Amino acid sequence: MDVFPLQIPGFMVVGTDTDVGKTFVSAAIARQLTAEGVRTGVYKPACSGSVADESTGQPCWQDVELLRQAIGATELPTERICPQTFHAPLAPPVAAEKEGRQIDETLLLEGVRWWESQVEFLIVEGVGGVLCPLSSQQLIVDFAEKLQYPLLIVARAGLGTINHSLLTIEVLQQRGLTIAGLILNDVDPELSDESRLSNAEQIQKWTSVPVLSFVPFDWQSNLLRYQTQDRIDWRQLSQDLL
Ligand SMILES: Nc1ncnc2c1ncn2[C@@H]1O[C@H](COP(=O)(O)OP(=O)(O)OP(=O)(O)O)[C@@H](O)[C@H]1O
Ligand SMILES: C[C@H](N)[C@H](N)CCCCCC(=O)O
Ligand SMILES: [Mg+2]
Repeated sequence: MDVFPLQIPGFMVVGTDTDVGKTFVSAAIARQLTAEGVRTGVYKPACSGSVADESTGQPCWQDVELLRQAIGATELPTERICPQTFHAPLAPPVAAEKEGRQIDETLLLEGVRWWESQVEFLIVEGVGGVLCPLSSQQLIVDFAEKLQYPLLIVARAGLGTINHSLLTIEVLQQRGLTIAGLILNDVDPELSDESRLSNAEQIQKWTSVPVLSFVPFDWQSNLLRYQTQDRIDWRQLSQDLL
């Protein structure tokens, strides 16, 4: 596998599934770094599933809009954040095919390299879970392997997450990738789902990958470190993993 290391530090935010909160978490981290004065970039190699813009009615991609807002780059063209966008809410190569297109493999990497000369720190969001196809040639985990960024895994808090989290960790470890930690996100709080109270402890029993944070439902602030509730120093964390 060819690697494609960048000259700037960053994280790749991957998920145990689609809709687990990768964008929510990526945006929170990018917002915090930007507020701390760190010139921060955001990138998503491909994005599928457009929605109509509320004011113009034109198609737009919510992930791109939220990532753009997080770094306050209102004028930045969509292509800089995500060079390949597709309308259907399907895995990117499937969505591309519906439009008679194909994922451009070169652009996936060229798009991320552009940020190198622009910012000090980069947050890259994955697509779906780690074994989601990114193109007809590669899965998200293959792209992660090329990028060589430490990984933040976002997992949905709730029943089933122990299995999804451990499966994801196992796949990433088999590839020899560096995992910075797991973030449990209370994306859809079912008050009756008492498993959320023990998810972190259980995951911690079976893996040495740290649960970095538990993000409460509708949390609008910086992510806090699990248990201590301390501020997370994202730059320091990425340095510690070098
Ligand atoms: N902690 C949270 N509290 C409330 N809502 C949340 C939280 N995290 C995520 N959400 C909401 O859940 C939905 C899915 O989150 P998000 O879009 O971040 O998932 P994703 O993993 O990025 O999905 P995709 O695979 O499409 O990129 C969104 O509507 C988002 O606003
Ligand atoms: C449309 C959706 N929100 C994502 N952008 C794409 C998720 C693809 C998941 C494919 C799969 O693993 O089955
Ligand atoms: Mg997303």
